[in-house]
Amino acid sequence: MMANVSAHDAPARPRAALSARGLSKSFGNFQAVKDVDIDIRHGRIHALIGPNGAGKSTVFNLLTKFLQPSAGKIMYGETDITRMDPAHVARLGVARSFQISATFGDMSLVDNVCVALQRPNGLAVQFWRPLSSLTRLRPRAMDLLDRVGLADMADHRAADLSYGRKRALEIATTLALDPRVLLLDEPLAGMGQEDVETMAGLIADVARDCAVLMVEHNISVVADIGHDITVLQRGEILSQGGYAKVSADPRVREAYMGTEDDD
Ligand SMILES: Nc1ncnc2c1ncn2[C@@H]1O[C@H](COP(=O)(O)OP(=O)(O)OP(=O)(O)O)[C@@H](O)[C@H]1O
Repeated sequence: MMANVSAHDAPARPRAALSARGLSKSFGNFQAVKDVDIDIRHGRIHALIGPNGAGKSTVFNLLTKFLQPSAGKIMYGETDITRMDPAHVARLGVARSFQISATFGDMSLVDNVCVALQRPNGLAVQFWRPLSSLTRLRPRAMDLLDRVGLADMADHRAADLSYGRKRALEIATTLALDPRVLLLDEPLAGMGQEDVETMAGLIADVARDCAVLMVEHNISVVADIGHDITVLQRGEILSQGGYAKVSADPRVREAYMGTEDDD
């Protein structure tokens, strides 16, 4: 029987591209993440927020398999990835943003993206391939640079970029993996207001063709571009839903402000 879903509702609740159930992680006797359920959906930005030490990075690392869960299940579409290694998961289409240190400062922007395009799984660079063999990748690399607003700087050295532009380059190198799920760990950290706005626009654009999870402290950006929000506190889900719902939740207000009555 067909479900009674309107045309408007259908794209708003696509099936989860990446989901976890009962996700838990202990370090020795300390339980850093407890029983987390999360669904990251195609075409939507899922923001993972919470006070310092809430467990956001641990969840991020569990979902990308850089950490093994103590309990729970992680599904990538119909595939159980709970016990897969990070390289395998990356090959399937789950990409995490790379740190700036992973870009090659002496190389041009376009060569950085070409190198990313020939990575088999986003984790290893094949240094034995001569740079000249990357030339055929240049048109695709230019498209990616254009997408992140860096096409006019394609031949500049990566090391000469401003901080905000390095992060945009990092997004281009991550998009080179053609991910179906993109996980971003504090993509706006350390940026000035102008770069924050550019990057927020870029993330919103990227999310039109994939599922995005971002760990983020900048609540006004989360309010602007986040479709689904999970608030963690002491490793557990405190609240989950759209911004209007979670921001009105007295427990969230208390966690962030120390008192329910503050504005
Ligand atoms: N490898 C580890 N060994 C022991 N404890 C850890 C380890 N990694 C994280 N923790 C602890 O787990 C808890 C959650 O840490 P996590 O880094 O996930 O929090 P977070 O929400 O990302 O914090 P922040 O916003 O400060 O980055 C913290 O109490 C932290 O000290």
